[in-house]
Amino acid sequence: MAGSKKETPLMKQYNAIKAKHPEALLLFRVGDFYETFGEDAVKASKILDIVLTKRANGSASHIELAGFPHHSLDTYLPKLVRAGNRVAICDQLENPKDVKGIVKRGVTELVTPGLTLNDNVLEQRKNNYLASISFGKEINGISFLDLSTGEFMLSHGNDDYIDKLVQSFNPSEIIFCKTHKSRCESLLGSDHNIFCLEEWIYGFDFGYEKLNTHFKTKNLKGFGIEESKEGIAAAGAILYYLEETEHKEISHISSISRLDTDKFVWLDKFTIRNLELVYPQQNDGVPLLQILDKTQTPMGARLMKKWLVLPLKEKSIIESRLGVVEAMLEETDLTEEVQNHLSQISDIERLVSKVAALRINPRELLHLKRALLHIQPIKEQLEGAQSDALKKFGDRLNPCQQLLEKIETNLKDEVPLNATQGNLIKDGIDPELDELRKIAFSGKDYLLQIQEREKERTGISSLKIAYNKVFGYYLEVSNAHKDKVPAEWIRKQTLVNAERYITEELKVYEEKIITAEDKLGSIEFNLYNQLVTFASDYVNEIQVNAKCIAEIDCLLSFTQVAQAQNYCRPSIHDDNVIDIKEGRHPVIEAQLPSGEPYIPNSVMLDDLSQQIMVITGPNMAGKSALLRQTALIVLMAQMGSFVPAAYAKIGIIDKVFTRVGASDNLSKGESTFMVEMTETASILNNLSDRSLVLMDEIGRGTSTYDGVSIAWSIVEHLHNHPKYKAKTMFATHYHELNQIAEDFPRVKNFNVSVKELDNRVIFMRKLKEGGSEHSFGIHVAKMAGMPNEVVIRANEILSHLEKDRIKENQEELVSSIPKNNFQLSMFESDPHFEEVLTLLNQLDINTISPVEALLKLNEIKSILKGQKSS
Ligand SMILES: Nc1ncnc2c1ncn2[C@@H]1O[C@H](COP(=O)(O)OP(=O)(O)OP(=O)(O)O)[C@@H](O)[C@H]1O
Repeated sequence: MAGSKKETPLMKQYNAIKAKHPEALLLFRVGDFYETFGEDAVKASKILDIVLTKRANGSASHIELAGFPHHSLDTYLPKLVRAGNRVAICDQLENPKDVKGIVKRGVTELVTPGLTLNDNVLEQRKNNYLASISFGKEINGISFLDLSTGEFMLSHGNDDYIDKLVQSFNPSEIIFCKTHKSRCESLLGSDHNIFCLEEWIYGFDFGYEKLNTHFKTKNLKGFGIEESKEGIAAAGAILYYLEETEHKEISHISSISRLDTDKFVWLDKFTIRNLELVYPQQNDGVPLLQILDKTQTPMGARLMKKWLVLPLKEKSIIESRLGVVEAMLEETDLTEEVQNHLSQISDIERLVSKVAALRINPRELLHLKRALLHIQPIKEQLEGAQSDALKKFGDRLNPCQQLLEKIETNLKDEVPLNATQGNLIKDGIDPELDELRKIAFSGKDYLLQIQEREKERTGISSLKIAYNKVFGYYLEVSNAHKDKVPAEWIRKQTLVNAERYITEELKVYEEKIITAEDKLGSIEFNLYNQLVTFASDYVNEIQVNAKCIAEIDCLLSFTQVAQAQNYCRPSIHDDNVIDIKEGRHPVIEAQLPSGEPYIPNSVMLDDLSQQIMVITGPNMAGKSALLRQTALIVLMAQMGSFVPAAYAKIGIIDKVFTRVGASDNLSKGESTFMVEMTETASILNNLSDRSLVLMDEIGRGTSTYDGVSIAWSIVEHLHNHPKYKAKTMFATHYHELNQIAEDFPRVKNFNVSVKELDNRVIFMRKLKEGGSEHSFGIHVAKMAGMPNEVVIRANEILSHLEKDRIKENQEELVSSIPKNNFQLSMFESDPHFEEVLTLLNQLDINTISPVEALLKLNEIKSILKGQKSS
């Protein structure tokens, strides 16, 4: 863009404003249009598919231009923001009628992907979070804000933790200090909308003061966040960012809470993805959310997503959710009534944020009223319930009676979208308004009377009174009647066929009407704003209602699913046991063609006799489904939902880890063997006593011997861990692993049974005790439609190999697997014992890489082989 030569005054003003927001796409209001210039215009024309033209810019050559009518802002703005742009909306700050020369303009809002109140940018059933990260040496701070609901949280933790939270909350935008750009990208990838701020904005003192100023507090103890120094720095930066983006009316952000990880089950990002809690892994997949989410309100839908990624660890809260579901299942009439009302409650959480921001339009205020009307009947229903748990919800609801009455008495039942359009406030509220309405209305009526009177007086039958902007009301006389015009009429305009006149009387009335209409508009606007200010006193009450309605909605959703799918109430325990009888997979079950049953299976895990289940079985047998259903049942129970089982005793779990062997998600192109091993290492380094570990085909990304060795040593490690007895399900088709159970008391073998019939495999899907003998891989190949000669040849080769193995190798193969220290006594007498021991002692388990470990394993193997030959 040329800027140095002489520019037009308008472009000069544009350039000055653009210079203040160089990162944003500037929508510059000119008359009835929003215009974009220069590079912004090129970008906007592409995204919005609007015409790109050129505009003369004084002597400073030409500049690209693309614009759209101002009333289409709601259509175009979301497209720009969704394309990842920050959009600065620059409005005219004065009425052009009142100014000579250039109108004052300024940016009234900077919309960014993470900061918007615009319904077209927001997704109703999803939160729209802005995340702020304050990177530290080891501990980082993180804060999330949903401006559209006022939800504000902070926390702190290491890189893994930040990564996991970002995955769980899926923010639309992430801000952080500019010095950490590469660190942020290497931790979180480059798919996010990011924005960098100056370093000083991430200072703790700055953040602490910002938060105290905003909440009008002296310290932050009341919020329970005082200890989270890094979190405070991150949250403070959010408040700064709000100011910078012209979001100044933010009283709905009335509190900040600590996202307390101790309260929730730890799910690493791989687990959230692999268990398909919220999003499916494949486009046509179905996540658990889709099964459990029958919520009616946007607040409920948003809360449901949070409940899914943040299952609880606190028994009392889980029990209270389960108690409500049980009560709802019993009091069916009541829940049906409540459900009917819920379906008519719109997004009061977001509407009330707009009240606080003083940006609610008349139609939205009506929606808020209509939604609030349903609070009272829900409250009455719940207060009349048998169950105390339901009664408590009733107590929490506040029907906001006074606010309802105020809106009801003031606001008309049909209102325009915009408060400046008038016709909003009912008659009888303001005497001046009533008086002016009479004048405006009867004034127009009077003009008609003048028209009729003058027609009669002058005999001009075609006489009519009309209005134009240039000279207001006038009398129009066609040329045929020109000679009948009275002398006192003043001629204003001559047309081809007619002449236009004004009179003294007309001017007096015109003045009266115009002043009345102008005044009317401003009185109505003021009265409307007073109404919004009145409503803003109810922000907290409505926020509490919104939270309560969201919870009721989620619990009702659980109730509906429990009833429809025949789920049972899990019994939650402090014992370290998971005992599921006849468990089912909630998602697969719901998708089976009707009439096809899901075969239920029982699973028991504890820390005394059955800590590790090694589950063998052929491909397609149902091993993965069993592993996943166990985790889903545990997590659903800890969300407070009933579960797909005949009985479930759930000893509270604090961490769930899942790893899927490399080839299971090769399609994603990310599962090299190395990744699989790194991820497995991270499980082994983060275990706890109440962890649930699911390993599916770990080790299959390498050669069979390597695979078996790794799988074997992982199972041993989990069994012999000095501190934790993590409950583990280990699915594999290396049936060689069944041998482990003989040496380790808490390892038990199971297999998902299949039947061989006429050289075919029939999947029974039933979990049985004991190992399995072979893999049935060739049968599956046959089922997959492999050419017959390939299947026959594969069978030939297999029987040849199996014969050989049985003859010489198999015994040796299994027995040659090195035993670990759990069995040291067995070979303490061995001449190679000292050598192996020294080698093991030199190893630093915490720093060794998987590949080095494999090499060492190989070395140990060779030493032991030497022992055999000696
Ligand atoms: N208990 C069950 N009842 C009915 N259908 C089932 C059951 N378990 C699994 N299935 C069906 O069988 C299919 C294969 O199951 P799954 O993926 O768990 O097998 P797998 O043993 O893990 O196989 P692979 O080793 O090839 O991954 C599932 O997609 C599901 O549709």
